Amino acid sequence: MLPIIHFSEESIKPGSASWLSTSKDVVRALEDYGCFVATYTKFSQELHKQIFNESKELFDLPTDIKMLNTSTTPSHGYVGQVPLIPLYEGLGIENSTTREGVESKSSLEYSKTVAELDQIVMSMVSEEYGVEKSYKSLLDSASYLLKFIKYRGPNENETNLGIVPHTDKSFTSILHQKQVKGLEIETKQGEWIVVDPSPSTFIVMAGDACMAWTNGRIKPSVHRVIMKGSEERYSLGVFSFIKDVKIQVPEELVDAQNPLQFTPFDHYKFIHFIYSEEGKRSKCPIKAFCGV
Ligand SMILES: O=C(O)CCC(=O)C(=O)O
Ligand SMILES: [Fe+2]
Repeated sequence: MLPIIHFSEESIKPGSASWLSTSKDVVRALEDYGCFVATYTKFSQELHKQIFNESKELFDLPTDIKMLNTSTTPSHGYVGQVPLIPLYEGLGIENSTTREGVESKSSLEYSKTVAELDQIVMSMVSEEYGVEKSYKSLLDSASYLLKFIKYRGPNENETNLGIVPHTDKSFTSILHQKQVKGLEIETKQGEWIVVDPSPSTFIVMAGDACMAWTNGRIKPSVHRVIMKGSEERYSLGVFSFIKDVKIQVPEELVDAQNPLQFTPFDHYKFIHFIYSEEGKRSKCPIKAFCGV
């Protein structure tokens, strides 16, 4: 089972005893699994219902309308009807924590709430590592992508692979599932853990960019989606990306035992690299892109 961490009223008070012990749990979980399951006191069941209602309304739109949702960044707009993963559809909303980025009230509220959880988690990590200053500069340049995701059930003789095993290209990712199982996370021992959906839990994950920033201390978890039944599955992702400033390993994380592993890099150039021929061929694109 994945570690479960509760972000209660008490544990989100910076400096409290509960904050400090939760911070240690967060770092341990991220170092061991690259992810963990979280509950967050500020997330309501009402918002859970609203955001998934909205998701259904969006996916019920005709495909040609959904395709109008484009982005200059690969995979940040509408993705669907991809031959390798025919069950998958994703609709991305960039800058989802700002009013310009989103039109709907629940998308904005959902993104802001989940982004808050993300910032609590990463503040804890940065305190534990003694790299608050570096994190602060990244946070000032963070941008969130809200992704609505839907998988239809497979037809007979069709693949049941919802999404291929991968690590996220983000700095951090926070996933949320609706009732239907499917998300699986690979442990360091190579076992796949099925993450049970719950209306009150999130999966907090480190992305490739977080591995580079922490000089390899936190590795992103490999995950996939397998569709077992015929019922359609809805999930959501809130992904953080760093815009305009380069991500750089803080000097506090480099010493004789931990030599520098990554050179400063532009996060969005990295995303474009992944979709290039060289990036597609690479086993570990972040190392190929900016590894020392
Ligand atoms: O649908 C899920 O639970 C996972 C989605 C995912 O891994 C992604 O969009 O990167
Ligand atoms: Fe993912």
